[in-house]
Amino acid sequence: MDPALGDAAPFAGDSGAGRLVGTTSDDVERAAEAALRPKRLEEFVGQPVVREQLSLMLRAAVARGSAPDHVLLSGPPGLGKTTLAMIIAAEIGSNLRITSGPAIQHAGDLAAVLSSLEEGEVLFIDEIHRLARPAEELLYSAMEDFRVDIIVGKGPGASAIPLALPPFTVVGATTRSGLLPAPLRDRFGFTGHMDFYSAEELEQVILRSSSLLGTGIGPDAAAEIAGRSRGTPRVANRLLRRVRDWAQVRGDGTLDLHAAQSALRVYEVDAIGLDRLDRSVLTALCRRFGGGPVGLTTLAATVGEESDTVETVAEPYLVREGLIARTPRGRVATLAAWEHLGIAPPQASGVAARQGGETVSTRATTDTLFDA
Ligand SMILES: Nc1ncnc2c1ncn2[C@@H]1O[C@H](COP(=O)(O)OP(=O)(O)OP(=O)(O)O)[C@@H](O)[C@H]1O
Repeated sequence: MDPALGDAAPFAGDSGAGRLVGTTSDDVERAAEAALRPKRLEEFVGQPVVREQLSLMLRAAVARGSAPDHVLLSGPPGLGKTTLAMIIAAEIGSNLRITSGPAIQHAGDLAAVLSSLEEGEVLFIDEIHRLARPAEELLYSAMEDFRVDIIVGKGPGASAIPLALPPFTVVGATTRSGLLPAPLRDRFGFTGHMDFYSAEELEQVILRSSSLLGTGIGPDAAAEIAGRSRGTPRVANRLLRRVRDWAQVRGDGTLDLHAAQSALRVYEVDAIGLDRLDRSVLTALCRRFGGGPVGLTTLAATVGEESDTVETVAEPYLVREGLIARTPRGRVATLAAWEHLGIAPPQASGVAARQGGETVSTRATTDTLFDA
């Protein structure tokens, strides 16, 4: 467990953890990340809109001496939601309690957490969209009225004992805000949408992290790593650590452009941040299915992965980079995908592709797999 997370409940749903450019992290990674987390809002790089909005809200709450409104942070993994939750607690000088949706199986689990909160504490609920329904309903009254009804007994003889809670602030994090029921979403006074970081912002993250790690880094090496970091600080920090390893073992310890390029070649992270899984999905889509459309299940089986892994780990970045498109009939490779792989698209090879028959007949087969 990450000591910086205190009594954090275990995090679930880390598909893709351990993958160099994966955006989720495991326990070992979390320990490494803890040292690099910005502690205050002014150290937090990027997300200028969310930062300014939060700063205003927190300063006003501190000035009034009251708990800030509940905060919902939404956005893909690794963009700094947990970090911001920690910063919120630090900015208001309060304690942070951490749990997650999957860790709360029953309403009673949540009631136990809520009833142990002290006045003004911040309760961080990661993956809040995965809370069990009864727990979610209990959270409604806790967030709105600072009260929970503890149900005693079962059946007709059951009774509800109201329990008053001290004012506190929920910070919810979700990678799937669309899955959050409206009554829950409405109880947050502030919602911050986290966006992918620009290359310049990631360079700043890398420069800051390398100085915390005690290793200097050349600006061109920082730019090289930033360009391959999928708009995600977690990936940037992870690639930085691998470049540092390379420099230590195979180089002279200097984190320069040569070290960055060599390390990322060893770890098979290409010029736009794709790794082996991303490339095998793209290659299967183009070579085996003539660019699609092909259903997710078929595509995943072809690359020997679970559909869920392809959908949540590889696909978001491939879609974002405009390499594949999701259509109602399945996944389709864009022109950029063919260009990235360095192979000619069927239109360009035209007659040959059609005369070969393979592309056409493959399309006919996959057209029937509408599992997009
Ligand atoms: N704005 C930022 N500036 C500097 N470092 C950052 C920033 N955002 C995130 N990081 C770094 O990236 C790592 C991942 O951040 P964090 O754990 O907060 O992401 P997350 O959005 O909560 O991810 P998940 O949804 O998987 O829990 C941390 O080590 C943190 O130091």
